[in-house]
Amino acid sequence: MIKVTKRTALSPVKLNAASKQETRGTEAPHQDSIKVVVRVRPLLERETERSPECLVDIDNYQSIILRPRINSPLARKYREAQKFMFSKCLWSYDRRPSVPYANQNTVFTEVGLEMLENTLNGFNSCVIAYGQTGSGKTYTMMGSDEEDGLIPMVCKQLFDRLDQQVDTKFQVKVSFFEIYQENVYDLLGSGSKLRVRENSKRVPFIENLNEYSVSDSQEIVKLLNKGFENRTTAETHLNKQSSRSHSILTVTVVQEKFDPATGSLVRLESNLKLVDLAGSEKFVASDGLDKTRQQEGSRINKSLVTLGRVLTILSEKPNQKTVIPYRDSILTWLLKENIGGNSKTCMIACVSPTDFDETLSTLRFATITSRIENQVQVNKESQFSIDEMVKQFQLEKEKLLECISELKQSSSTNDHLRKLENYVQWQNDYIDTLTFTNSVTQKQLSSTLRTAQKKNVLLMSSLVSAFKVPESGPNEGKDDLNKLINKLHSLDVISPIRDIERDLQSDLVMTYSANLIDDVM
Ligand SMILES: Nc1ncnc2c1ncn2[C@@H]1O[C@H](COP(=O)(O)OP(=O)(O)OP(=O)(O)O)[C@@H](O)[C@H]1O
Repeated sequence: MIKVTKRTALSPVKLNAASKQETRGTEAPHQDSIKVVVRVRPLLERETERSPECLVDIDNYQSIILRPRINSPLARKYREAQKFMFSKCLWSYDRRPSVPYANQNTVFTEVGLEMLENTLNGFNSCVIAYGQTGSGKTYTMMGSDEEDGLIPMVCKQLFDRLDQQVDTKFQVKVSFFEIYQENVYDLLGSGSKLRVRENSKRVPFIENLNEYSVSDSQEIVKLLNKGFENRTTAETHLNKQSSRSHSILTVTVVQEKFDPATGSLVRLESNLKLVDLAGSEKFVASDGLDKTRQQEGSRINKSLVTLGRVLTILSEKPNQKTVIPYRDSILTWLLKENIGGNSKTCMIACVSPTDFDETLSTLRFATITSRIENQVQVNKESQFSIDEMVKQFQLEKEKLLECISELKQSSSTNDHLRKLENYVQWQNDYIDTLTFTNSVTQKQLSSTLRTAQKKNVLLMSSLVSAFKVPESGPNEGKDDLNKLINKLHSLDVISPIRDIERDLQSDLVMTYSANLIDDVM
């Protein structure tokens, strides 16, 4: 179900599906490792009272060192400190002079900006916050009353970036759901249970999930806050407000722009998933948890264990025949594409500075994840070139003319007929304008390129003769001169001129196309 809260800026030209020149993912897929960033949280108020020992340290922002508590039984098992390497280690434990403190802005700069860029370039992208309960996942993703987290920052920046792209039409859609005890609930809907299904290409989707079109950052933040309020949380022994569910916010971005290089309208569609997982946790009967908390805990653990199993298989470079148990949990099923498919994915592994067991387990989990390579490609469709559009309109016009003549013969001179005739008239004008636009741009491009080429040849020959090396005479300096001539030959004088031409052509066609598209709609 799609709910449109506001008419959006995007109004694509309607073409027959059959005539669409679809070239989805025209660029070949490439391998892209899942990026892993670790964040160490500060001590919490109740922890400071006990002044526990800090067990972690970071070294050159890429490695994190974990050592067991002095004199603990584990100190015998793990005699030496454990060292792990990741894309980035962010230190939010304390403000010490030797290590820069990572605040919410740092997380945005290190993770958010890149994911935003990927999304705008047409790649599916995903950020997953993983870690034990109370390690700072929700703080990192959503933020606090005082400071925005990654999700609101990304959502706000997204519209700033889209607004800057003056030659692009865009549409942004948002959905937000949680997985609680292996069931899916719409955080922006009535709260009823939803079913997960698979389409014909075996891509899972959630039936009847609300998807909202949003046209500015305030709308998206409003939805985000509404969904966040609906999320299932409870107090646990480790966190006053613990998320008892996995939440997934999906932002889908559709962009349409004219590509002067191919003379076609290009459509990019990508989605950005922002995932805040429920915390992994150990619990024992003596924790005194009630039945609901225990059941929640075991379901959370079950889905995280499945996630771990899937990630382990994927990290071992499976072949086509390997069965990957995505469907063993709703979480892995719905994240299938992001952990083993077409998605640029980043995991933020959140760790507590004082818990050896859980931090070790998170860092091992993160290490496995960092070995996974996804196959990513731009989700791009070259929709229609001007030539294609002209051809299509001509075909349609012929059919309509036939229709009109039949209607005339049947003497039904009604409104319908008049509308058809008006439409054919409009088509004639449209075809003329498209043909004109195409010929002007083609002509302009080729004539300027020809001039540029001529200039290039002249330039080359005058440079070569200026540096001409005498056939006879001393050899001194001959090699240097020859090198210089070769260098001049390899100089690309055409490219910068081509760039200027491309801009010129783009401006011209965009103006025409924009006006025409508005007229048609
Ligand atoms: N980098 C940080 N700076 C300041 N406070 C933090 C930071 N990270 C976490 N906290 C605080 O630690 C507490 C626990 O964090 P949070 O609720 O984000 O943990 P969580 O991993 O989402 O836990 P759960 O899995 O139980 O939901 C919160 O009070 C939060 O404000």
